[in-house]
Amino acid sequence: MLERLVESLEASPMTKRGDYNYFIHPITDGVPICEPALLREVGCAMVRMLDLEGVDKIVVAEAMGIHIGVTLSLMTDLPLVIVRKRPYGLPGEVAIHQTTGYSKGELYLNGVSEGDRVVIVDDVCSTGGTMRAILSALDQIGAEVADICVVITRGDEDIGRPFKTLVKVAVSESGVRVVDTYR
Ligand SMILES: O=P(O)(O)OC[C@H]1O[C@H](OP(=O)(O)OP(=O)(O)O)[C@H](O)[C@@H]1O
Ligand SMILES: Nc1nc2[nH]cnc2c(=O)[nH]1
Repeated sequence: MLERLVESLEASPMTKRGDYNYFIHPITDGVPICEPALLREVGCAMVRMLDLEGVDKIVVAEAMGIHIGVTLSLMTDLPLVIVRKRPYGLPGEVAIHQTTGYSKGELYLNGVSEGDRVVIVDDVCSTGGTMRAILSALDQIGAEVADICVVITRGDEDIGRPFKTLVKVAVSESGVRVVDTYR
């Protein structure tokens, strides 16, 4: 079921961001090219894994959650909320601080209201910093998180609640090894 994802991940070129071993892959970078069949494979697996009962919106983070969110939105007919790296100053906007393994920045959440039931999807969860920041913003608003699914987990991150992942990888300087696939 996840053959394309597994095969392409294990062929990922590696680079360094400081001390961080960063793999380069179509799903997590849009580079070098994202094949429709890979997106379909990821979208179908996510739709099967996610608990979408009573869900109002899909929440993703800019940038590399967007193509996954669009795929799911088109498959489920659920509206898409993109947590942006740029503020808009609209009423109710929530600013959140994001720390990843190699960067720090601000994220801005618009378009979710108190009582909304959402799912969060993203390309990768590494330190869990991005997911914790989004969960904190949704909590501040009073939205309910029905489920969370990421394509790739690369660490033993703790985001304070259970979440789902399509594959778990071990990353070293020499490359990516898929250690578990969840089907
Ligand atoms: O678990 P974490 O350590 O927080 O890492 C995961 C986050 O890192 C990447 O985003 P990044 O901030 O690099 O931005 P991008 O999507 O624009 O590449 C990725 O898309 C996740 O959102
Ligand atoms: N592309 C990519 N995105 C990431 N986000 C967090 N870790 C990584 C990584 O190793 N590669």
